[in-house]
Amino acid sequence: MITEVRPPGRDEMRAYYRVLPFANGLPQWEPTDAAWHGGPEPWPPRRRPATDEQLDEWARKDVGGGLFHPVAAFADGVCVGGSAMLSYRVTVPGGGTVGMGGVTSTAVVATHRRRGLLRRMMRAMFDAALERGELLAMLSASEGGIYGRFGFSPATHRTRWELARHQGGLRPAAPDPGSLELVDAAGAQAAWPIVHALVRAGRAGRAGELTPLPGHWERLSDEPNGTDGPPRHLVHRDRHGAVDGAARFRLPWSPTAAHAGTLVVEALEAANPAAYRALWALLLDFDLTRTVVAPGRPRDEPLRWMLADPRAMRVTRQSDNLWARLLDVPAALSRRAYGGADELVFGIDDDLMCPANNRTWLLRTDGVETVCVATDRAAELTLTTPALGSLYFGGASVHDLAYAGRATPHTADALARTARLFRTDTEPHNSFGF
Ligand SMILES: CC(=O)SCCNC(=O)CCNC(=O)[C@H](O)C(C)(C)COP(=O)(O)OP(=O)(O)OC[C@H]1O[C@@H](n2cnc3c(N)ncnc32)[C@H](O)[C@@H]1OP(=O)(O)O
Repeated sequence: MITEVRPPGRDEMRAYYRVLPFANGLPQWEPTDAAWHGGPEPWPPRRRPATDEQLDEWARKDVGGGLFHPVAAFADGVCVGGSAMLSYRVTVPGGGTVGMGGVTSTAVVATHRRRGLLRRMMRAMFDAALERGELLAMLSASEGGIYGRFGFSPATHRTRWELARHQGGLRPAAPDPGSLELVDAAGAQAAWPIVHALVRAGRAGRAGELTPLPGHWERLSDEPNGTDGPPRHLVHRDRHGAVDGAARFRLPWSPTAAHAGTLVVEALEAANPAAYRALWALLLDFDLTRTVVAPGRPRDEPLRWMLADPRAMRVTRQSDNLWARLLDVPAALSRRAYGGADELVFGIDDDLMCPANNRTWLLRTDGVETVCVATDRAAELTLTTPALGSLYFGGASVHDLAYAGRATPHTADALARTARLFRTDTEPHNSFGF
């Protein structure tokens, strides 16, 4: 059997999409994902295999913008595997952005699995991303056991919480000087890009947030989704009328009395505490509801500290969200900000996919300006490639990683200094994925 890994040609796109679970009606997400969902509908929704017309439409939309980079695996000329990278920019600690290749839509047909085709596609995508100047790769993992071997490790997380309406009272605060408005999809499409840009820039920039691809916000609609009902769009403006917050929520219809009166908050972002509080105040006390469910929230939700009863917010699930791996270690590390001035010498020796990273590196920073260069000095600690992916966005403890054998200190203060440099006060978070 002759196997080949390369980008599919335009005339091969139908065959390429056909191998992907979302196109052929197979299960496509972690089986327990229904646990995130607030409504009574089974989740993920059932899908039929896509028609040829749909596949052609996807190809027309995906290919051509220059941001979608598919790769396919062929066996004796037949497409048996596919994956793709999307060119994003992702916010890093300090508020800068770096080019990132987002791995998505990955599958190898059942008859050709465990022969190294994914590994070859991954290597081809890493090489192409480096050529495009993308310094890291990220993905959301269908199963937790697959991607560590390629250097990926959890970098952002998501939390699902629930709150009973009668317990959702907020601590007293000054009246909101701004205003709230329920808008239609067109209003939401105008507001969200503003809010998202403000959030990415605010509080020194929320690490982990992605730059939306063209057409991203146009997908906001007023269309109902089965018994989940239509999305409702809420916009907050400051005292001068400038948009500074937005939320999207649903009021799913329920066939059972137990689930009736649930309000599901699909998205909520605000550029300042007043807008954040005003949006939540309305959603936590919505007439004719009993429970608020928020499925994709940051681990460090400030709302907890605004509640009169902080225990009222019941976390029902936490999970990794985006996984990261650095493709170009020195370039990626010199783009983020750090928690102080220091010099740290660390080694990497396990990167089989990007071997240029296997060096001893000197990271020298004044907290904002940073250089990272190869050095002959002795390493103060050794990091595994996945550990560096988790540390990069500031949301992981290097002490925990050392405890788990993923970071090895060689000097007494190496872990404490690494923690001071890398850890951020605000948790990295991405409000949408890919
Ligand atoms: C980012 C995303 O797109 S997430 C979506 C991922 N896709 C899916 O889950 C769809 C269903 N699964 C599949 O299509 C395939 O099993 C894939 C794509 C996950 C793996 O493709 P394969 O060609 O079998 O992988 P490949 O043979 O290159 O395996 C490389 C290594 O990963 C391991 N591996 C592959 N899949 C899995 C898995 N599901 N669980 C644990 N280990 C795995 C292999 O054992 C191998 O390990 P080794 O290098 O230590 O020998």
